[in-house]
Amino acid sequence: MIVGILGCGAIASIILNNFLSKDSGIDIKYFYDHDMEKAENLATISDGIAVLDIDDMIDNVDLVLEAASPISVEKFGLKVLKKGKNIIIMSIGALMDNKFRDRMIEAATNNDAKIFAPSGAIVGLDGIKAASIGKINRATLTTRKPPRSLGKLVDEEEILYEGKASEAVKMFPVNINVAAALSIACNLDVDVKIIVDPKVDKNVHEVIVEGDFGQFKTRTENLPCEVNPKTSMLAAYSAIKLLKSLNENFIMGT
Ligand SMILES: NC(=O)C1=CN([C@@H]2O[C@H](COP(=O)(O)OP(=O)(O)OC[C@H]3O[C@@H](n4cnc5c(N)ncnc54)[C@H](O)[C@@H]3O)[C@@H](O)[C@H]2O)C=CC1
Ligand SMILES: O=C([O-])CC(=O)C(=O)O
Repeated sequence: MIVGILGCGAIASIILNNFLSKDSGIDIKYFYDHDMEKAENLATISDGIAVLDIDDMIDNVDLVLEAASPISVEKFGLKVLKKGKNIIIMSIGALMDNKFRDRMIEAATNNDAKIFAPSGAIVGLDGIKAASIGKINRATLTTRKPPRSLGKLVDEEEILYEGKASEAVKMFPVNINVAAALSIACNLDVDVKIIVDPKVDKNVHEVIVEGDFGQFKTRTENLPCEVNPKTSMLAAYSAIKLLKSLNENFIMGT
């Protein structure tokens, strides 16, 4: 499988490192970033190809892995799918807009392509997928991040946001994609609280879901990526695992 990466930052670097010199059947070959130097850096490490024009990447790959921004999904997502190529989307916040999500799904359906949205930095999506067979009544997300992850300077914990996921992804587009993942999986606009807390050094996500199945609560204490503390290591790992699973014959979990 030939893969192209859209967005050559923290997540892309971790993914690439995991696939270097391993015979996985997955060839991460093309790199695109609006900062060409970043694309060139990753291309150099992996003996790949940095492209100036994203079409030169899309035309030559089986799958595009987006790790850039919600805006990049809006800009290039339909183009990828209309060319019949699969896409893995990290910036899931872009898919909170129901109309855009429907257009993406329609493009995928009409062009025999697939959209993959990894579980990212939260745990519990496996359970939510199973739970969604029944009715899900309520879901909440409380995200607690250190000041450097949220670009804030505070001495005491502070609630930065309390409200629905649909607004949260607009106000914090590169910090709360997990709220979109949760909402889409639950088919609810979930209640979100974002707290900046100088007492924590991890990105902590607590999820509570209630429905016909009963109730569960998950808590993830994520180590932030060194180069981009907004982003948790687990998010990059989830994309790596998803990519690998596309070539596997045994699928574990929902
Ligand atoms: N689903 C999840 O659980 C998570 C999702 N994310 C999201 O994944 C994305 C990537 O995260 P990181 O690698 O940490 O970000 P990063 O900031 O380290 O890297 C993003 C790269 O994409 C490039 N880029 C941004 N917009 C672009 C555009 N419109 N066209 C071309 N290149 C563009 C930037 O120049 C940068 O090199 C972000 O949107 C982030 O919010 C991050 C963590 C968890
Ligand atoms: O990586 C994380 O902890 C969560 C995050 O940034 C996001 O959901 O956008």
